[in-house]
Amino acid sequence: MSPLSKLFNHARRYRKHAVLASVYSALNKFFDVLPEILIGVAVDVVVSKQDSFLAKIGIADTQSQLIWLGILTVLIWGGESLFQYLYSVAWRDLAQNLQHDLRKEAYAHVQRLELGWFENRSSGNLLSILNDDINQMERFLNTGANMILQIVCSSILISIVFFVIAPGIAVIALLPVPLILYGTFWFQRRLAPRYADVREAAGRIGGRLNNNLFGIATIKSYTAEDFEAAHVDEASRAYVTTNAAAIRLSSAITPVIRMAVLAGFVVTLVYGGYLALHGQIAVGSYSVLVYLTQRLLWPFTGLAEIADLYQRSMASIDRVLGLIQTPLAIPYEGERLPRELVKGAVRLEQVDFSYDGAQPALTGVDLDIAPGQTIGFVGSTGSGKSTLIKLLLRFYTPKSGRILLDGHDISALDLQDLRRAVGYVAQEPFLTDGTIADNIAYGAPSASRADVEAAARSAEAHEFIARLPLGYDTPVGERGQKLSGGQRQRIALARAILKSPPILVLDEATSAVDNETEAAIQRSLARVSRGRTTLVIAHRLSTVRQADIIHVLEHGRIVESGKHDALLDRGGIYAGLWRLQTGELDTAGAT
Ligand SMILES: Nc1ncnc2c1ncn2[C@@H]1O[C@H](COP(=O)(O)OP(=O)(O)OP(=O)(O)O)[C@@H](O)[C@H]1O
Repeated sequence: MSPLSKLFNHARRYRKHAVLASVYSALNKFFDVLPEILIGVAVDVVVSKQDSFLAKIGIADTQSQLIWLGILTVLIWGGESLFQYLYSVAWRDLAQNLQHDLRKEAYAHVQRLELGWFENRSSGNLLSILNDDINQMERFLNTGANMILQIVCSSILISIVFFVIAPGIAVIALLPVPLILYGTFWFQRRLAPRYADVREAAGRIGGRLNNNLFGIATIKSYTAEDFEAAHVDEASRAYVTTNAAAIRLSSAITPVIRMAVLAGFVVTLVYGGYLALHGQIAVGSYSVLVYLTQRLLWPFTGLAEIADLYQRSMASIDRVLGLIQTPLAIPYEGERLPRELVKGAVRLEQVDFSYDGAQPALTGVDLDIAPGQTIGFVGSTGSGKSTLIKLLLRFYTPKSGRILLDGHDISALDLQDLRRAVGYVAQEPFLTDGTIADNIAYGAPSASRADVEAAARSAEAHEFIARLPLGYDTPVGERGQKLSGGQRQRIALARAILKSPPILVLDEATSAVDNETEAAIQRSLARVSRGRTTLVIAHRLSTVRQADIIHVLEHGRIVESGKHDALLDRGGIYAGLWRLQTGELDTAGAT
């Protein structure tokens, strides 16, 4: 299926709109062709006088013939202008609505794609699809669709007039048309892959720019400005090179078509002149024919521009529709489980998982967490703690084994119901570009200022917020970059507390705050976590000391489990870590 038919298929609801716009384009072309015929009629009036075409249809007086010519001219030009206005508005409206719909739809779909999909793509490239490519399509619909239609209409209309006046010349004048069309398609087919490359190159520039702007502080601190500028230069140069290949080809179309047009025009001029000289066609008809050949064939030179615009847009439409049609690996729909009914029992049965299919991230994990329990997860970096949480949120699907929430296999649950039941504070929390209050109430727009403040107090964030000149209305900047790491963490924690979920998940949620603040957060968390299942990942063991059970992970396996004291008594990995963190080892080593 060509990208254009895919687009029409996709935009079925705009069919009526497209038909109307096409009708306006056709009518505009109809009125546009008529003045040439009027020229013929005018010549006919002054040359043939009482024997003219107008005299034959009842306007005998030459004076009246001229007045009628004037009236007709005004009407025709009026009609042409009216339909030009109408088609222009209709096509642009269509382009606007369609690009809006496509952007909306593409973004909504992208949001639903699973995390693993994003990890294998550059977000800059995605941005370029959602923005640039959709704009390309708009450009084509704004002008290109009308141009194609008008060439078709004018060819048909002018051919009809031609055949009526001088069928012999018509055949000759039309001879170059198949050649022109074949030539255009030939070029166009070769343009398609070049424009696909151009769009890829544009995506790579987007990726590079996005990456660099995101890491601007690192670029500066490593004085890598020149290095990164060279990277952008390279990506931009690749875009220029791929574009140049397309431009060279598309620029060749017009000269080739012009030669074909020239052949048709010369034949009409010479052969038509010969017929007029020998009285086989009237002088008026001859002048109309010469004008019409020009009008018939000349627009074909515009095909180059159209083919170019068309191929550029089709490459873009392919990318946009490709995005929209990407299947979801993790479906959203499933068995409903309203949050109010969730008790918070979590069970993992022999869960295996690997990100790349080769290196295992979790192996044979079994967990049985009763509602309301507080569970700690510790272990060396890369041991699989965050992965466990990501599987619980169904960001990824286990390779084998099951995860159950209140006895329901989460793979069968409605994805949003599952995630509504979990308050998740990620290791590197994301703050959105709004105020502190907006961020705490993220996902809970109906929360009152009092709710926001109470959550902030529980997260030990109220004090620092109250000290800011704008308090809760302080803008946090893009990704919260105007706040410190510890402040961002506390806002993210307040956000999860405000959500008041049956399951609270804290992945290193207090790693960036000082010991004193952490101790205060611990005290309020003890209150907040009452009555809800709380899963806490921490490197600082004091964070999980009070947990009902602590699991120690190593290389994706749970290697120790138990309460703090029991684990210390056991004298295993946990006990070793504890000694290291509390300085007992140093003391022991010193003595
Ligand atoms: N998106 C990913 N794609 C591929 N591999 C990943 C991905 N995320 C994590 N890993 C790998 O999976 C393993 C477990 O990572 P995970 O983030 O679960 O560790 P962690 O115990 O939370 O570590 P940390 O304490 O450093 O946060 C690591 O080896 C890591 O490199």
